[in-house]
Amino acid sequence: MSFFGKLKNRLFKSSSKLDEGLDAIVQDGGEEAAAEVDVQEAVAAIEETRVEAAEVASEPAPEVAPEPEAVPEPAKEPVTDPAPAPVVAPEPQASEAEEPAEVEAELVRSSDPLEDVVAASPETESKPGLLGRILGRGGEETETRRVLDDDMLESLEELLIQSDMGVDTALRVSANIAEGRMGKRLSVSEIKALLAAEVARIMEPVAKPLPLYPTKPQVVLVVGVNGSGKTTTIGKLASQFRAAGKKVVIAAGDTFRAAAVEQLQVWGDRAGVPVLTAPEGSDPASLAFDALSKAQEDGADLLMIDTAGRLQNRQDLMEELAKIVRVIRKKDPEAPHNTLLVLDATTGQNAVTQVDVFRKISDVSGLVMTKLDGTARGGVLVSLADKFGLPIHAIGVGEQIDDLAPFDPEEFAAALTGLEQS
Ligand SMILES: Nc1nc2c(ncn2[C@@H]2O[C@H](COP(=O)(O)OP(=O)(O)OP(=O)(O)O)[C@@H](O)[C@H]2O)c(=O)[nH]1
Repeated sequence: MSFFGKLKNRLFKSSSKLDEGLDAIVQDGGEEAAAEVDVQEAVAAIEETRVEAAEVASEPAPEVAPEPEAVPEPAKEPVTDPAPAPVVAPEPQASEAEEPAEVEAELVRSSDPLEDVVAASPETESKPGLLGRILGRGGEETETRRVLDDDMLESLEELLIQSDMGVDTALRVSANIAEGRMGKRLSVSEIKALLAAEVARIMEPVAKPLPLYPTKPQVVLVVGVNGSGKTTTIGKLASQFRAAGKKVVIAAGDTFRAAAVEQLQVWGDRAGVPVLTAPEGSDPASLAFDALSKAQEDGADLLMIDTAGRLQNRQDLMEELAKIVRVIRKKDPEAPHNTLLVLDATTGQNAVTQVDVFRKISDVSGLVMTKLDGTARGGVLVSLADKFGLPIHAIGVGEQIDDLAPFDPEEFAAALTGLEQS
């Protein structure tokens, strides 16, 4: 099964919620009618603005930090269970001195895990978009269609709010769908296509792989509330970076809970990556300092530091994170190079609050959204992208080591809205 198919299956709860809602809206007062809106044209127009946005986003950043390096070629085979679509890490990319500092680690996947894992080109706009391909099949002429009026628009807004898109985003998306289409008859599949195109447009600017720097070791601080999936995500990322030829070290910085350390050790073993630990209750900043020293001595490429997630004691957590940063900066003034916030999609709009809070207590540079499989709350990603514009580096779609996917806005939008691919 293609990766899109898997993602769609895993986002089934989100898409079926939208599906059922849209069905109910259109059936309510709808009747068999021919198409009145050229959805292909509308989606093509939205895609065009997306491509423009993507081009602007991919322009080199002006400020120059460390120089980029050539990133090793991804492993040709997944390290573990070959069945799931693998997300492998960095894309090989030669550098030139005057190129921007940052090399984006292209988290790529194979549509068929048995095929070679081919690094995706960042210029995704050069191939026809997924939505375009889906719509290119030609639609059914007569479907149940309902005239788009204020009542229907309101129902659509409500449905999107219920899907965790957040009020502001839901209103904006509905308004964009309605623009120029009031009084026209729309079918469920037409609304889905327009919705998917709008979602993809919002998500495009935030779909950015974890940036890789030539700095060795690159320090990645991982933050998030307890249970959000930090440990699992660190394990998955470690496995993928290792598969791409990177030397990785993990620091078990949640010294407050022995179980958290043990769990991280299990993930480290799975990924084949060393995990540095300290006794329960010891100072996480001191562990982080030792881990950075070790990573430097060993010539590691990446150091991932797990942290505690006790948000209920926000002041303590803030001080703990600030101390970790202060202490590791004694060894590397630029560290941490990334601060990843791990969020649990099943918490819906609560994830928005978490971003707000963690941005206040740490310098969040990007997001990983976990547990998108089996939740009906996938819409929260749209809300996060629209509200904060923080990069979404990857999405967690299961509990296995390979269940971390790069974030692809079109696939996500199509899966979220339940668009059918032939
Ligand atoms: N279905 C699903 N489960 C996930 C995913 N990511 C993590 N989990 C599960 O979520 C639970 C919590 O994950 P952890 O990685 O332990 O979360 P944590 O943030 O480290 O939590 P603490 O150790 O309590 O700080 C575990 O049961 C994981 O298996 C995902 O993408 N999908």
